[in-house]
Amino acid sequence: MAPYVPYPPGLGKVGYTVPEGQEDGHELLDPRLPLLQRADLKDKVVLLRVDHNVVKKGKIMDQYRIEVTLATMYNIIERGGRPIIMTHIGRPYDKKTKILSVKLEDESIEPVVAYLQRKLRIKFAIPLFHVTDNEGIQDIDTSINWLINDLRACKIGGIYLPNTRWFAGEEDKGEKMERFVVQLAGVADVFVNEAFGSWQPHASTYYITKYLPSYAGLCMQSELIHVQEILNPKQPFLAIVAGAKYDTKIGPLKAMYKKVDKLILGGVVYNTFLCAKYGVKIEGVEDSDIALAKDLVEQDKVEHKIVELPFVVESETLEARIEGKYRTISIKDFTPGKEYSYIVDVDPSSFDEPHVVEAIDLSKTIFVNAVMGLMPHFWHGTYKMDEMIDHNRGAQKFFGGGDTLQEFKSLHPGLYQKALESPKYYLFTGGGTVLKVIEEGDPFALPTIKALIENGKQYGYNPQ
Ligand SMILES: Nc1ncnc2c1ncn2[C@@H]1O[C@H](COP(=O)(O)OP(=O)(O)OP(=O)(O)O)[C@@H](O)[C@H]1O
Ligand SMILES: O=C(O)[C@H](O)COP(=O)(O)O
Repeated sequence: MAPYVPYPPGLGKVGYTVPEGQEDGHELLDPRLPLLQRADLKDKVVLLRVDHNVVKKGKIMDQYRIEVTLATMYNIIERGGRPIIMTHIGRPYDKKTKILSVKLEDESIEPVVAYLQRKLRIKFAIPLFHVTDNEGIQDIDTSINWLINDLRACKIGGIYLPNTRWFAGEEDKGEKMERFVVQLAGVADVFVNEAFGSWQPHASTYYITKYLPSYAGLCMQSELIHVQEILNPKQPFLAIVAGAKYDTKIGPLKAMYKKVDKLILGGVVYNTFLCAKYGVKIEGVEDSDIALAKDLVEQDKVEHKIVELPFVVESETLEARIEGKYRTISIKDFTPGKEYSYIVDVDPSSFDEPHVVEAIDLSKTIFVNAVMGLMPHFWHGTYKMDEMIDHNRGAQKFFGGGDTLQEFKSLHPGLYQKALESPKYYLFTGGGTVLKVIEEGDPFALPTIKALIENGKQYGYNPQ
């Protein structure tokens, strides 16, 4: 049977809940993208990939990325679908050592499930699978069928799979991935991707679309619409990129460089840039990463878009902020070969420098994927940055990224609440994904979105 619901005569095209023409920005969606609203969900088991990557050391840091998926969950259940939900938490697979560490206490989905149960007052079951040391979970075993029977019989409200990155097949490209993805497809009838933040082509975000009729969820649609405001920004356009995920961000950052009028860097990204530009050595920054930043340095010698933050904080330890063991240093003192301990933050005074104030104040669009310092101890640079950005009342401000939103919320709760309501702010669930969209030049060219469009072709999705 066709996996799509025909548009009922007299109702809007995607008229299940909101009449045609009234969906915000709907015309900005690629018409080939299969939408959740068009999926036939009645009595179907729906495999829902979300980005609930909100747990650190066993605790939920910020519920935002859970909250924004509730509409899709409601939509699925209300239309007769039975949900199996899955997300990744953290990065359990170490690409360098090739070890997959299952940290049961730290990176389990249990806190998310507890939150959902409290919030929705429905029961979720978490299946238990065998874990192999250093290699994670090899298989979804058939014991899950008991839970699926309960799910179909409405004895439970949903199933929540363990952290997708605990499965050996999730990030694999070969046989393990094939096995995992076929097992995943075997438990459901339909796949819905709601995980804008998870653009990396893994089994649960990408390869799964080869096997099940697949659709974009409601939050995914909203993010794909709003990210187009960054693709076509009002100028001057300032991007502030910091944080820790250097390996997946350095490529897209180079594309971002071409798009912006000004770029401010912080975190590990800035440390690496400083090593590449000034020839200094900073503890924890690897030579292979510095090599990747060299192009950016060369490009900036010509275009001068990077607004350097002149004062940074050096610390002898990453564990804590210990009096006498950290200090503010000036990049003016950098000379080739000089060695520094960890650089863990930008000093807030950097944001008082006239060239930095000017770059922020004159911008009409500001994109922020930035935690400036190592949390939780070195928050001062991020605190000041958020204040300075808000000071520019006229600019359209886009914050994106799990940690970026979480720190914004915890450092400035009032401002964060204001941002949730203000038309001058938009909060994206993924920061790296926005960078990736800029690199691709098109949100519908993200690997995960291309896969949904391909799937629509395969199953004969017809937007008319
Ligand atoms: N100088 C630094 N050294 C080490 N870690 C840092 C430093 N500055 C920031 N960080 C860490 O970076 C992390 C945030 O980076 P990350 O790249 O994950 O951002 P994000 O906002 O979650 O974006 P995304 O959604 O793309 O993952 C924080 O946990 C913070 O502690
Ligand atoms: O927090 C995020 O940015 C998303 O959950 C994606 O995580 P990843 O960069 O580890 O894929």
